[in-house]
Amino acid sequence: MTTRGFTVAIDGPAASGKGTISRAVAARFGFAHLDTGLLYRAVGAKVLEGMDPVAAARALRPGDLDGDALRTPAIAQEASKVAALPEVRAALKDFQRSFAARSGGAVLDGRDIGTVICPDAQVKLFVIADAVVRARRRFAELSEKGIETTFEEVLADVQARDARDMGRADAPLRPAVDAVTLDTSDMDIEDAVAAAVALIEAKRTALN
Ligand SMILES: Nc1ncnc2c1ncn2[C@@H]1O[C@H](COP(=O)(O)OP(=O)(O)OP(=O)(O)O)[C@@H](O)[C@H]1O
Ligand SMILES: Nc1ccn([C@@H]2O[C@H](COP(=O)(O)O)[C@@H](O)[C@H]2O)c(=O)n1
Repeated sequence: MTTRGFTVAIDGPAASGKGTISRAVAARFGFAHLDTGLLYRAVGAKVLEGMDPVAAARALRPGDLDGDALRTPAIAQEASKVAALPEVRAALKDFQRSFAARSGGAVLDGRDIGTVICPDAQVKLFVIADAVVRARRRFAELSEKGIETTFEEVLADVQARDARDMGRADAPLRPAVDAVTLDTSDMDIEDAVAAAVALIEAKRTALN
């Protein structure tokens, strides 16, 4: 069974579980994984330090993608603001497409992977969950990390980002026409990952 050029695109709103599913799927199939949200978060972080967003996107290096440092609510909000700028999105496109084209298979998660970055991906998943459920999960995660916030703030952050991501003109958040939607509101992580794995297995079998 070949995985050369096999791409899995996983999109969805904030804190829907895209990253969790993507990491598990990548480990299960031996695919490389790119969390494309980190690119926008890294640009957002540079803007909060005073840099111009387009210059920051053009100057971005893999060493800037320090996941843990970038996972703060303030950086998430700034990321969704810079993500609405077409020049920022254009500057980040080639890197994502090169990553997707690597041999051995790749899984990319984000907002526009199935629609813009990898429209030919073999598997497209659109992961959703009720906003209150997502905020509860994210609040628990942030609390565990010692980041001080409230459930209400996290819910407002999730809703504001969703509205910005769905409402922008360039590459808005929406499912690709050929994406399979996975609602994880009533699923635990194990079930959500199992559903994604089953979908990928079925597609790989059909292609071989
Ligand atoms: N099915 C699930 N059941 C319970 N908790 C989950 C589930 N899926 C994900 N989580 C938890 O919810 C939180 C958000 O998940 P994750 O980081 O994977 O979302 P995301 O869509 O990648 O978020 P973001 O868009 O902000 O990068 C994490 O703490 C994760 O462990
Ligand atoms: N393909 C993508 C990925 C992310 N964004 C924007 O970045 C913000 C942060 O992303 P997370 O996945 O880390 O939450 C997100 O709110 C989007 O605005 C994007 O536009 N396209």
